[in-house]
Amino acid sequence: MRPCSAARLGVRFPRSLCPASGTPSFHQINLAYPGLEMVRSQPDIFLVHDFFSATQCERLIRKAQQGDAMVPAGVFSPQGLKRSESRTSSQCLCPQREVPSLLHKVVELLGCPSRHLEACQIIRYEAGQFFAPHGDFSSNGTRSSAGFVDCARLATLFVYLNDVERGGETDFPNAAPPLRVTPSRGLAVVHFPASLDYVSDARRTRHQSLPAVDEKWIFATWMWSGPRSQNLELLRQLGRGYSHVWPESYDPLSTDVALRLLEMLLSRFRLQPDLYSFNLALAACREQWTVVLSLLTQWRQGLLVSKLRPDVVSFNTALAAVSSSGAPGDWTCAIDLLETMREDRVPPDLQSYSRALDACSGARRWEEALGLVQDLLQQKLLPDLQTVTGVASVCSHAGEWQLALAFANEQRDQRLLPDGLLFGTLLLACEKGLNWELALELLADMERSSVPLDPISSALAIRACATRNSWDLALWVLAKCSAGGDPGPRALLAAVDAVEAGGSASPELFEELCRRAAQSSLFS
Ligand SMILES: O=C(O)CCC(=O)C(=O)O
Ligand SMILES: [Fe+2]
Repeated sequence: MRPCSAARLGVRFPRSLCPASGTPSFHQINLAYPGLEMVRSQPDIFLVHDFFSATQCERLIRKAQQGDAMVPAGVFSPQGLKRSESRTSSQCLCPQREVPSLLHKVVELLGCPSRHLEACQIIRYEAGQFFAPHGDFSSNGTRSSAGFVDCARLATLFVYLNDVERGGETDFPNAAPPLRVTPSRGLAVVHFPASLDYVSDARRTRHQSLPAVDEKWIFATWMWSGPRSQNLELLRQLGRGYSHVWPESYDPLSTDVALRLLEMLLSRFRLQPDLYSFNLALAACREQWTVVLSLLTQWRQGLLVSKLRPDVVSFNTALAAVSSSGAPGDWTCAIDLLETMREDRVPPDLQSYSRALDACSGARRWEEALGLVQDLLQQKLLPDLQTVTGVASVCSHAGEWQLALAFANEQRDQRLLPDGLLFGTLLLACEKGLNWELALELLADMERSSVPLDPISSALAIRACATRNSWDLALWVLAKCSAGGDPGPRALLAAVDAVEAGGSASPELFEELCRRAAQSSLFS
């Protein structure tokens, strides 16, 4: 770390003016944070390069790009959103519980409990958008719409999520000398809008985001002097429609509640406070993924028990709870949990990857899932049948159908016996790759391996063969699938599609197929 002001190197000042110099004291962040660099003093401004990794930054951007998450900056009123004139960017919330490993970094750097942090935001500036000069101070005595009562904002942290070549610098014109920070991916900036006695330092810390030329993304949060209120009714009143006060945007259990819950679970099941029992207690809450996550997060931070640390079973319980929740953001959370495991030196195992893959597949985040597959392959873990099927499915959906087939072949060389589900997934890969020849080979392979064609793999086989663009092959496969009786409505509908797309079949044949499909649907 570079040299810094006496106030920061020396004693921690009480919440009053420093008697010697008359300068107010500010919140003290963790000066031992790796890579911390003090670039200005009075007002103090810190940077941390690579605070978030490239993949974390990219993931946050992709998360924000999902659906219509981004909302223009503005003020809510009974008439709706009134756009802000001083800030023209858009933002979305990034709930704390969906990014436990990032939150951990923020808490470590700022040296504060997560309950002192305002809901994290992901902010985008498109060409021409800006944030006019302002201070981040939010005053004492007020009831902030962010859910803090009688508190002040003491620290601001933002992290640039992408490299920006032109425009979008953060400008601190009153710093001595003035400072202009060029956004670069993963770079964190920390400054202090108010002193510990709640006096605004808006003049010295005045800053702006210069108009963007290239697109700019940041992640931002603000640290307050006290914890966010836990009074739900009050939060809803204060929030006036802003979602950033909703409990869903935060870690849902306070430490007190988490401790009480844990004690209750341990006594209910007559368990000792050891690792095994803690894991059983977590598993007992698995239907409530936010509870599991909250317990795990607090356990990791040493708030629930000092000596025991979560192990791979604990993390896998959380991953299973998250991936079976189907909640929005579950995939972000699952990938984040894997990162947390690595940070805590708890290497993810096959089950960890499998659950995270489930979460990404469920959310149709194929690119992220493919990234996990690549990690998994590097770990040289010997996958089981379920994981191989999951991987093949991800590869097919992510457009890497050759990889799906090659990977499954490799695993067969390791004596893995495929079942109908894996064959079905590989047939899907053939369909995606428009490779009907390979689909026929797989069908022959299924026969040799005595794996019966179930209704789903029958439909997939027909669809894969229909990519030849002539219906005769699809009908030949249909006949094969019908050998054991009704092939099921999906297979018949796939054949109807193939015949319709192929064009030249007789109307009688087409009608006959439609009739069979309707009948099969009726009885299935
Ligand atoms: O986007 C930036 O560079 C600064 C953002 C900022 O000042 C804020 O969010 O309060
Ligand atoms: Fe600001």
